[in-house]
Amino acid sequence: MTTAQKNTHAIDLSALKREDRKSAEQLETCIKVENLDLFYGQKQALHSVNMEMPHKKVTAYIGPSGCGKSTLLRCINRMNDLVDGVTIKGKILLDGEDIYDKSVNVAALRRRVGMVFQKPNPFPKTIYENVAYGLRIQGINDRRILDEVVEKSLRGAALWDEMKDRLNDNALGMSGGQQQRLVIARAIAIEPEVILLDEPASALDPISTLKIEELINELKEKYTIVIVTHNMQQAARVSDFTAFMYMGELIEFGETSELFTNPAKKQTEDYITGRYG
Ligand SMILES: Nc1ncnc2c1ncn2[C@@H]1O[C@H](COP(=O)(O)OP(=O)(O)OP(=O)(O)O)[C@@H](O)[C@H]1O
Repeated sequence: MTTAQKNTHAIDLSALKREDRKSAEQLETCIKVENLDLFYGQKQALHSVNMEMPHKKVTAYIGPSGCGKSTLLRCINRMNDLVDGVTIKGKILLDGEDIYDKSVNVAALRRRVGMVFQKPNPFPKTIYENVAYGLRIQGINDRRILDEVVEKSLRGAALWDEMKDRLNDNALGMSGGQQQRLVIARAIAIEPEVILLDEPASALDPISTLKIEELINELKEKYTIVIVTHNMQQAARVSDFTAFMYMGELIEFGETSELFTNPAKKQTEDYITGRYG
């Protein structure tokens, strides 16, 4: 029996997926983080992070509050550029291309790398217009195209059957769980390559959380997914790879089943067995 199994805080090991046992090195890399440092003013929040996240897999970031999970996630679509006083050193390669290169068009990057936040943030518009939004701002107004994309995206976000007769209702009238799936539909409508999820289920009830987790499992057929979660059970259930971070450093990265059952580092073991965090 491993230490993780002995401890009462241990995660449910039966939730770990074992069907796909390729290591990250054996898979094609989608996002490569190289020697990434990030400073908020004088304060260093990320310390020389190196990580390779494979294509069409789910990578989870876990670690105690303030360890830099969201900061690292936000680097992948350059959301931190919007924060005053941020300095970033190092590289993030998306399909081999440095997203911090001067030539990169940040709006185009954010079309390739969509993001969903902790609190669902639909626009105060109809359900239809929320999903169509990304196309409209690209100047696509052909009703036939929009209808097609709205249906496909709502289906992709497991929301079509529930919402097909309510497309003209205001999105703010949906439940929190439905709103979060709507925001995911809005993200996939513009066909990104990567979807970043920052604690997407932490504001939701258990049933809505389960739906989001099932959805993540379906979405990885098409997209590379990176998820920040406080919930280790959730990381174990939804992710293929897990990164454990502590105080701005990447302590350990590996297959989720391996990291949770046989962590290489003492700090990882202490965290997953509930000794701190
Ligand atoms: N906009 C900001 N300005 C200054 N410092 C920040 C900013 N955002 C985050 N930080 C600091 O950077 C560190 C990492 O924060 P971050 O939010 O990335 O951690 P986290 O692991 O996602 O935490 P949590 O799990 O609580 O969301 C923390 O010390 C935090 O206070």
